[in-house]
Amino acid sequence: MIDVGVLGATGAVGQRFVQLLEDHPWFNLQTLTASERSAGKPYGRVVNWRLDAPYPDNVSDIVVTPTTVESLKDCDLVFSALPPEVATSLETEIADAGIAVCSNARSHRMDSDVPLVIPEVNPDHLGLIDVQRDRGRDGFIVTNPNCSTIVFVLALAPLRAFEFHDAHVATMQAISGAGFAGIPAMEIYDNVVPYIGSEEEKMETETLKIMGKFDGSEVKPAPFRVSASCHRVPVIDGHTMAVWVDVKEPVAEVKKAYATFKPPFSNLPLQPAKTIELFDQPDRPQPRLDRNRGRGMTVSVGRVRDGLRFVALGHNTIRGAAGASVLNAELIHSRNYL
Ligand SMILES: NC(=O)C1=CN([C@@H]2O[C@H](COP(=O)(O)OP(=O)(O)OC[C@H]3O[C@@H](n4cnc5c(N)ncnc54)[C@H](OP(=O)(O)O)[C@@H]3O)[C@@H](O)[C@H]2O)C=CC1
Ligand SMILES: N[C@@H](CC(=O)OP(=O)(O)O)C(=O)O
Repeated sequence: MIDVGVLGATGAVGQRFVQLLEDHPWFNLQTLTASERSAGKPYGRVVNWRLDAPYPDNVSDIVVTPTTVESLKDCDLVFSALPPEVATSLETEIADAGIAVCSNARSHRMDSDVPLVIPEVNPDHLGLIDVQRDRGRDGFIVTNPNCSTIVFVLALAPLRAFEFHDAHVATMQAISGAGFAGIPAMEIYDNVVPYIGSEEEKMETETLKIMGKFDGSEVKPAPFRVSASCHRVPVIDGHTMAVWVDVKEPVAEVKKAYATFKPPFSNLPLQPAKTIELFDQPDRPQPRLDRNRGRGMTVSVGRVRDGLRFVALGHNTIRGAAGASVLNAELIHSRNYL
């Protein structure tokens, strides 16, 4: 078993990590960190559990530690759900101290030697771990993309079989994406907010890094253009998005590409039976009905029409955050990087 910790374990994404790591066959959850506000107290006393999944009792007595390198000395790997302001320096320190970091935070995603990985799309980018090691780092940082970007890129991945130059996306993002304290009820109830700070820029840049080519030393961004418009909607979990891509192939060919899409691995504990669920019904996918498919790890695609136009949906705190990081760690372990 690999000894692991969760950084920022009391937050929206941290709680998802705790949920997904309960009874994990490869990872033994033994350290939980948070801010000084929570440190020194048992997790069961400081966490305000808000997930629609049962609270895992086996973590109640773990005493929350402050987020320092010293408190992680028994961990081989940590999952980071820290706010970006603290993740930037802490994740660097932790990786330099010889610990593997799988991070959700945006801080290091675009660093040239840090892999930004979706296992089904660009597993070869893990080669950047060797680039970090070659420059003398004992541990490493691997990141997963922004929650909307993950859903978008998984929906684009089967289209790599065709030629395209332009992708446009309009998101409808759940409020859990803003964290527990993120958006007041008075702002989002009976409303749509057509702005999520720096989300559009992240979708437009991260997509090209993930779908870019790794040449053994660096990633060359993919050559197509992405244009994003991001909106907050009154949904608890599940980011939905309308997508337009200039693929010219007939819809039947595109649907075949979705229906036959398979990941380049078959043995990771959190991988869903289906990476992509393709719908033919005219009114699917919908967040309430489809976000928990494949334990929250399946991306749903529907309304595939000429143009090419379609709708994609994924669970933002599972496939878009904690689940993405755990799947990355499983890939990393299966490729003997730990
Ligand atoms: N929510 C989502 O869908 C997604 C979030 N992310 C990213 O994941 C990260 C976490 O987001 P989220 O869970 O929503 O945030 P929350 O605000 O819900 O949780 C933040 C966590 O970090 C801890 N923390 C806060 N300040 C410090 C500090 N100075 N030192 C150590 N720990 C600290 C908090 O501990 P305490 O309880 O003690 O304050 C808490 O555990 C962010 O980087 C976010 O951008 C990424 C993708 C999607
Ligand atoms: N901004 C995302 C959540 C998030 O924290 O994204 P990032 O990890 O890229 O900062 C949302 O609002 O739904």
